[in-house]
Amino acid sequence: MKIALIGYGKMGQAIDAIATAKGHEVILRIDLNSKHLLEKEHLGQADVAIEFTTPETAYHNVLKCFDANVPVVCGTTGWLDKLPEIKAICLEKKQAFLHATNFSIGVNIFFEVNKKLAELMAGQPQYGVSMEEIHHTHKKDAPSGTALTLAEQLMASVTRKTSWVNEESNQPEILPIISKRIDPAPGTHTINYTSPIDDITITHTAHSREGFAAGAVVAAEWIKGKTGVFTMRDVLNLG
Ligand SMILES: NC(=O)C1=CN([C@@H]2O[C@H](COP(=O)(O)OP(=O)(O)OC[C@H]3O[C@@H](n4cnc5c(N)ncnc54)[C@H](OP(=O)(O)O)[C@@H]3O)[C@@H](O)[C@H]2O)C=CC1
Ligand SMILES: O=C(O)C1=N[C@H](C(=O)O)C[C@H](O)C1
Repeated sequence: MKIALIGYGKMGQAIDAIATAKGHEVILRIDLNSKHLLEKEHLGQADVAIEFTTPETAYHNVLKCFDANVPVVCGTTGWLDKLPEIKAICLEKKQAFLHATNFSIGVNIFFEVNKKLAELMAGQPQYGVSMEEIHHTHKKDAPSGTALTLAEQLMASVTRKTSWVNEESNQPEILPIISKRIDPAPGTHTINYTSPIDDITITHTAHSREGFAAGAVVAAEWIKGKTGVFTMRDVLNLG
């Protein structure tokens, strides 16, 4: 499979290593200095594009992929507000788009555990809830995209929490999400339920970027030749 890597930072390079080892051909490696290569003439030669850049640039990069008729797997976080619009454009233009706040298989299983635990906690108001995410100091967005997915899932069931804040809070209707930036943490997410009697804590800890990169390559293999808007639940057949 011919892959265009849009964004050649920490994730782009980790994906390159895994894709190449699996026998794929990386035909484009695009960073800020080479963004002219996003033109149809170059991009159009790829079977799939994998986009990991910045919250400010992801939207336009994905549009460039649509213009070049190239399916795009996107992991960039911090631009959630524009996702509904890009999904609508994808469907209208009959293109293919898969966004995930986290591509690791472990986190996608953790998402399912989070949903189940939240369902069980829905009728247990004695438990307070909070979340913590820890990442390296180069991370641009806070809370992390993964933390926001976890918060959305949690609040869908634990309806006593109606919104989140990115700081400590004791207000009963608020879900506090604490963001810590400590090198070299690749990504740790914890959800705490605490009551006067006991605590339940679930944590996912990434030991490296390998899981994110491997999941993105699996998603790229899966989306090749398809049209539509997809998630990692489709790729992993989680129902
Ligand atoms: N969904 C997931 O599983 C994961 C998501 N992420 C997310 O992925 C994104 C990237 O993370 P990471 O690789 O660590 O970040 P880096 O800062 O290491 O890399 C970002 C890359 O994007 C390039 N870039 C910036 N602007 C453009 C542009 N206009 N066109 C093309 N390339 C551009 C940068 O180029 P230059 O070097 O020239 O500045 C750099 O190569 C973040 O949003 C992060 O949160 C990260 C890990 C996992
Ligand atoms: O920027 C990162 O590094 C990561 N970003 C993603 C996020 O915002 O959740 C996924 C992972 O946690 C690493």
